[in-house]
Amino acid sequence: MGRLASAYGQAVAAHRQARQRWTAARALLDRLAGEPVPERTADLVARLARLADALAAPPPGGSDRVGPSGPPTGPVGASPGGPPPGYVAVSPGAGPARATRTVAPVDGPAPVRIGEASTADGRFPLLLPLGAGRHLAVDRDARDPRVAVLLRVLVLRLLTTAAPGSVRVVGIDPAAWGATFIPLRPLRDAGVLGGVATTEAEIGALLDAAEAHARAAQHADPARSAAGQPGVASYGVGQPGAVSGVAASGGVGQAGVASGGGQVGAGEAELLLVVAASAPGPRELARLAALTHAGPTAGVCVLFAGRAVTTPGQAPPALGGTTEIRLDERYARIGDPPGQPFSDDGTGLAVPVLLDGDPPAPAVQALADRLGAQVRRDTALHLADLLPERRWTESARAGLRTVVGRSGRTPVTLAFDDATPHWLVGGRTGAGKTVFLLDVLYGLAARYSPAELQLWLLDFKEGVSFTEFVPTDRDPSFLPHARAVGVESDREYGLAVLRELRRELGRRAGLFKRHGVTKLADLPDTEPVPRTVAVIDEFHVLFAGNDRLAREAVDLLEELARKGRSYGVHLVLASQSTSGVEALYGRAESLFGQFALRVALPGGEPVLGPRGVVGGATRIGTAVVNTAAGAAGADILLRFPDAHADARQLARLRYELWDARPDGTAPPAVFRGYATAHLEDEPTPSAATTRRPAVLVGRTVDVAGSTARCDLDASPGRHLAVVGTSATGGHVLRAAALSLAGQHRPGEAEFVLAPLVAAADELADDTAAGLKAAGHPVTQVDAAGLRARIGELAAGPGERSRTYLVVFGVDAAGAVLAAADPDTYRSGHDDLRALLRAGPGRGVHLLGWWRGLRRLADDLGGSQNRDDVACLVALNVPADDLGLYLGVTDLAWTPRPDRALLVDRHAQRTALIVPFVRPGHHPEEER
Ligand SMILES: Nc1ncnc2c1ncn2[C@@H]1O[C@H](COP(=O)(O)OP(=O)(O)OP(=O)(O)O)[C@@H](O)[C@H]1O
Repeated sequence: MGRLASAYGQAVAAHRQARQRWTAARALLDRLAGEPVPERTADLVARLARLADALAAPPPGGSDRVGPSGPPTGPVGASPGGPPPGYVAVSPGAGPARATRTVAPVDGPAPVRIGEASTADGRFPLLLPLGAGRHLAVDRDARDPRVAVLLRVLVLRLLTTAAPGSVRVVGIDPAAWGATFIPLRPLRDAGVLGGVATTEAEIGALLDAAEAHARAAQHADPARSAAGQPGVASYGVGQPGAVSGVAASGGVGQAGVASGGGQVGAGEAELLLVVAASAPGPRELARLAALTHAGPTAGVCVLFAGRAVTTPGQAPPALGGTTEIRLDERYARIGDPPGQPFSDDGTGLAVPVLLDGDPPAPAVQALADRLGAQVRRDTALHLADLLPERRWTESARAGLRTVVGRSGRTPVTLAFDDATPHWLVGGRTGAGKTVFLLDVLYGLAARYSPAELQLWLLDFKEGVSFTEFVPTDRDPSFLPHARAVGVESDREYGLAVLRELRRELGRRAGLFKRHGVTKLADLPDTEPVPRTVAVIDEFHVLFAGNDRLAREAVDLLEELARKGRSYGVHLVLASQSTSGVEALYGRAESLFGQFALRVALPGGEPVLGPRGVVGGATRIGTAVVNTAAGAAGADILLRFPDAHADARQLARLRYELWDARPDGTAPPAVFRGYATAHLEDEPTPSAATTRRPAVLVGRTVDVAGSTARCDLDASPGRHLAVVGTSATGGHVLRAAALSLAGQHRPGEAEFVLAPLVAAADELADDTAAGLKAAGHPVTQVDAAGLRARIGELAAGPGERSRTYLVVFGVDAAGAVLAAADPDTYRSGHDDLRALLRAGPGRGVHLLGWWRGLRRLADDLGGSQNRDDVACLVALNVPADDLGLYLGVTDLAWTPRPDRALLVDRHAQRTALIVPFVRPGHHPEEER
């Protein structure tokens, strides 16, 4: 009896409650619709449906609707009391470019449709509040397909409702490796959907970014934070300049906004939609939960699926401002939205809800197209945005600063100063590295005069990175700040640049000592010293080979990085990857530790360090910038303009800077790795200025591009041996002989030419013609003739004060030279060896091309006599053979077309050279 009474009592209470709800629902509908509410439930449901449909109608002009979306109201259901005033709207855009697609005047959560509430008398759409401190949690995770669909629906509807560019989405999905988000791929391509974190490290990085975003948003809007009212916070809209990762004044190191997800925009109040498709680990879960408590001004909205499968044995963390959804076999059971409950007693919506189906792919694509286009329009950047109003007005005393792009709408200024003396830039090929570097270089060059700034530009790859800064036949302009430019550089050239920079450090150290200062900024005005920025693109090439050269390069870079800060020498190292470099003799840390500023272009996340980076910069023209050596939480998402897109303006600027160059500014020293070298282009010494003749054999691969020469003084052994099968050998010999022509007065020197191999006939003729034209007697001999002249010259001086034996293919004379004279028993080799020692003292020098090192050694009587031919130009001779011949271990030499190693044994000098060839000859085409 008692049980019956209790059940009756409960039924009465439930009935009363139902009446109350009914009354409340009618009152709400009364207020919203302004007309009397029907008595019949079916009519009421129909009214609710109409109302919700109207509220969820697409914004004016919106044809890309993906389904009913958020109208300006709170949750629609049987909510007592109705929505409070102001509890309306996705906020309107701030600027004209962000014309709102929504209608309400007051900021607040967006009511977003999730499905249809199902009653015995029909259905009506169910809308729930999201954003402005309102979140949503589902008990199951997205491995349940209904949950995955729900998350996608919510993402799409929020994006559809919000102003373009005002919502960014990042995902967490450790349980399904991001599968939930695959159908949203077009949104990712449009730059709206950021990375999806699946590993613990990635999730940690994403949460770092989200927390930094929340902090920055709160910081940006203290008034609103203080108000702390749901319904008053903006999430949708750009508030230009609200937050800056790096202050426009150049306060590098004050990174305020993170974007580990690479998608957390800074610079404007933007809603970050964190969609957790499955539960992360307990620590990350606690951080996710904390975000739901951050309040409406934090600009974060969490959609959290998998709430019930979180921490076994532990109560899941409490969520703030969250509407909870439970799924049963068929329906979703909706809890009370915080602040606007459906029920009085916390039981939530009284009726079950059928969730909506997946948005169709064309709708996703259409939305992505619209948002992508709008975002691009809104955020278009031009080179002009990076340039100062007036040129060359800034002082480099305390550092260099330039605007490199924007974060959100705020200009981002990066610096070379004490805090960020060196920069590390990473990005896969085609990611925009060159363009970013050009932006930086033009930005700097427009701000600082050549007296304040010097540039050293080094590029190892095939391409055109810095070619626009050097004069050419067609365009004589150059960047007056550029001191040295290397295009398609050799590693040896890179090393030469680093050595030169170290010399510069030494010079500056001396200057500092003289003035008793320790910093560039403390030098007196009378000693102006420009800051030097050395940009090395594809710097990892320096370390390829793991050889002596690589080790020296590491030493030099480390020293430059360590000391450069005080001496005003700044490095920018750019690369497709630093992974090879990381293992660098265990020195990576000490080297890269000095590079406080990191720029990760698409694919360049490794420069941010080992921590996980979610998504990073995904679009060309964007980069994650970190001013704290990659530390988590200090990322800024940067957009930078395509300098090349403004080609005309770029050219104008370059000409403007070139025109303004101070008198006497020399063009930069240029090394073009692809260019052949010609004697005809070099200044050759004249007879008037020559004390002792020297053969010129090529251009040294050094910063100055100096002429490679070998002095032919009177010491025994001052001869030249060109060695290698490469046809370039004949060309080097030709150049060597012709270079002597101008160093002697006409008729003063005799040239004996011995073309002993067919490959050299034409070159020998050409040489003879050139020498004759200079007025010198030339005789051409064959092997027998050569043998005879060697015999004569070994016995006594020639008729002239100088005699040059120029032998094309000495090895072809091997048999003749080996034969002994039947009377004297002397072989040609005996005479040759005597001549090599005594000849120089009598003005006789041999210039010979041997096609093999063994033949040379044989002719000398063994490699122990190698000093008898002191100058060697090694062409395609393997390093091991050459090292053996020279008695040198660890010889840094890689034979390749159009390069040679010049060794002067007397001077103990080894240098990489670009050998001289006759114009029109291309060594790389030799087969
Ligand atoms: N900010 C940008 N906006 C639009 N397009 C860009 C931007 N930056 C670069 N691009 C485009 O991307 C392409 C590649 O750029 P860039 O040459 O700078 O790449 P890279 O990283 O230097 O490539 P690689 O290493 O292969 O030379 C170019 O066509 C360029 O126009």
